[in-house]
Formats: sequence, structure tokens, C-alpha cells
Amino acid sequence: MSKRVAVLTSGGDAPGMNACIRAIVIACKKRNYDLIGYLHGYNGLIKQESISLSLDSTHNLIQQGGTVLHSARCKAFTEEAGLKQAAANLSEAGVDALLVIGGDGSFRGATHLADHYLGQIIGIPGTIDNDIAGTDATIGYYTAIDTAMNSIDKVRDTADAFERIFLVEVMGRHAGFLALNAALSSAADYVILPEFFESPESEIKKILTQIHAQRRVRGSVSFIVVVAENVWPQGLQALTKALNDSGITDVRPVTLGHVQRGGTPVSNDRLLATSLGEYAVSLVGTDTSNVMVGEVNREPTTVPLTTTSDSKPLNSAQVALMKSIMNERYG
Ligand SMILES: Nc1ncnc2c1ncn2[C@@H]1O[C@H](COP(=O)(O)OP(=O)(O)O)[C@@H](O)[C@H]1O
Ligand SMILES: O=P(O)(O)OC[C@H]1O[C@](O)(COP(=O)(O)O)[C@@H](O)[C@@H]1O
Repeated sequence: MSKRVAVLTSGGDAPGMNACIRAIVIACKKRNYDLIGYLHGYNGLIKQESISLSLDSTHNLIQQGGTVLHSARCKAFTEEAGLKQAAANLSEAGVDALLVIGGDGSFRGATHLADHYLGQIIGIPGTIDNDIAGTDATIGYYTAIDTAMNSIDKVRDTADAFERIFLVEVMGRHAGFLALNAALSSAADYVILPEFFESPESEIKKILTQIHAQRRVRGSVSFIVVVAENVWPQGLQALTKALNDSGITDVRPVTLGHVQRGGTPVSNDRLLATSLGEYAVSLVGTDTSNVMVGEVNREPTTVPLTTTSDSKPLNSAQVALMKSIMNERYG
């Protein structure tokens, strides 16, 4: 039986969201489903701002960063009136299934929408932070690692030239996946992660141990500290000052910021986005609802939307590697 499907992108945009939209368009076309795209995240649902997505719209889409549906954070959707309006609009538009590409906040919103909307809701994980339980990786995460790594490589060039200490802040909201992988892949010297942060004092002590030991072994060389955002109280400037106060001068802070959200998606993000988009559409018309699709060990999975905010541990082998070759390299 033909279905009407809707898709939107919500929360922080992530490279690969367009690749996912492309897969959804193709999968819907194949099954003869109608597809509409709501614009600006949940705002589009409330304001009935939508576009039809035809096969023409998929041309050259897989490699584009950002999202052609635009994204947003929508305050009105966190209120009962907004949720009810969105549900009423979906019913009026005859939407049988809503696909939400977004992060854990978007899935919390989708869970609340399910109290008012009787159609199917399927989440697809899209965020550079990889902070969603129920999937090994999220769309956009792999590209953001590469972007951060490439930026840190460039910082390394100037750090080496001046034999300076650089602090590089990497995104991730309250999770350390991006910072850990960016640090490992760029051969940083130390990484500060929310998962292991104890106190500024103990962290400064550990950094100083590494800097002094490294200088004893190798002389005056560069030293790169990757810092996950939102970890250091009062931010990177405060960490710079704390190091200055400890006798380490010539420290430069660099915040990578939103550059990490942009760019053409790398192959792993395109592949994940394409698989998850197709898989989500394959569930339309089944009894499965209020779930997120994901991939675990390269196999498609579904988990209840309500569990996607559960805590997700860092990979233990990577943590051991991080300690061995970075944070505890010199004992
Ligand atoms: N508890 C909630 N109830 C309703 N909507 C929510 C809730 N939490 C988040 N949302 C909606 O999801 C949007 C995106 O969430 P946010 O946390 O900003 O990004 P992400 O989905 O990337 O984690 C919010 O702007 C809001 O519209
Ligand atoms: O774009 P904003 O609103 O400045 O938000 C920045 C936040 O968004 C992110 O880039 C992505 O987070 P979400 O995917 O959870 O929205 C975080 O890493 C960062 O903390």
C-alpha cells in the first residue's frame, strides 16, 4: 500500500545528512511512497514549511555537507502546544511515517511527539559528537574526526616551528569521542576528555609531568594538548592561564569550532548515511515505531528512541592506547 513519508533534519547539522536524504528519496521512490521534506528542523513541522523531494533533488547530493532541508534548534517544540501543533499538522498532511535525522535532543523531542502523533516515528542518528547510544557511529562523526585531525596537523606545523605548546579545543558537547579520535589520529601529546576529567589541579599536574619528561628526553619540542569542549572550567583561556601560572609560557589556544561541522562527508559517513536511510524506509509500514536505526558491528539495528540518551562509553581499546602513547607516555 502506498505511504506518505516525511523527513527532517534537526539539531546540529552533520556531514552526511544530505547523503541520508538522498538514500531516503531513492528508497521511497522505489516503493512508490510520497516523500516530503520539512524545513528547519521541528520549526518546519510547526509552521508547515515543507518541500517535495523528487529524484531530481538527489543529483550531486551525496557529497554535499550541511543539509538541504536546513536544520535548527526549536524551542516551541519543547512545549506542549508546539508538539500538539506539529502532530496536528502531520495528521492533516496525511503523513504515515516521520523520519528524524538528528541527535539525542531531537530523539527526546520525537519521543514526546509520539504522545500526540499516531503515525510511525523513526530516528536516524546524525551528529558529529557520536554521543548516541545504540549505534557504533553517527552520521557526520567520521568526517568531523578527519576535519579536526587535518586542522591539528596544520597547528602542528606552526607549533613545531616555534617549539610551542598549543591547546586545541575540539567539539563533542559532553562526550569525548571526537576529541579522543582527533588526538590519536593527529599524534597529539595529551588529551583532556570529559570521561576522565577529575579536577583542574590534577590535570595540570599530569600535563606538566608529560611536558617536563618530554623535554628531558627530546629537548625543546612542540606539545599539543587536545581539549574536549565544555570540560575545562571557564574554557581554554583559563587553561592557558593555569599553564602560564605553572611556569609554562608561550602557550597558544586554538578553538576549532564549527569548521568541524562542515565539509564534504568522508566515505564512512556516506556509507553509514546511505545504509541507515534505506533501512529506515524499509521499516515504513511495519509495526516498528519510536525507534532509532543504527549500526552495530556493521549490522543494522533498531533501539527504542527512549534509550538513545543512555550513556555511551568510549572504546576501551582506544582508551588504553590513548594512555599508553599520549597521557601516560612518559610515565
Ligand atoms: N525534551 C524535549 N522535548 C521536546 N523537544 C526537544 C526536547 N529536547 C530537544 N528537543 C528538540 O530537538 C531539537 C534538537 O535538540 P538538540 O539537543 O539541540 O540537538 P541534537 O538533536 O543534535 O542533540 C531542539 O531544538 C528541540 O526542538
Ligand atoms: O551550533 P551550536 O548551537 O553552537 O551548538 C554547538 C554544539 O553542536 C555540536 O556541534 C553538535 O551537537 P548536536 O549534534 O548534539 O546538536 C556540538 O559538538 C556543540 O557543542
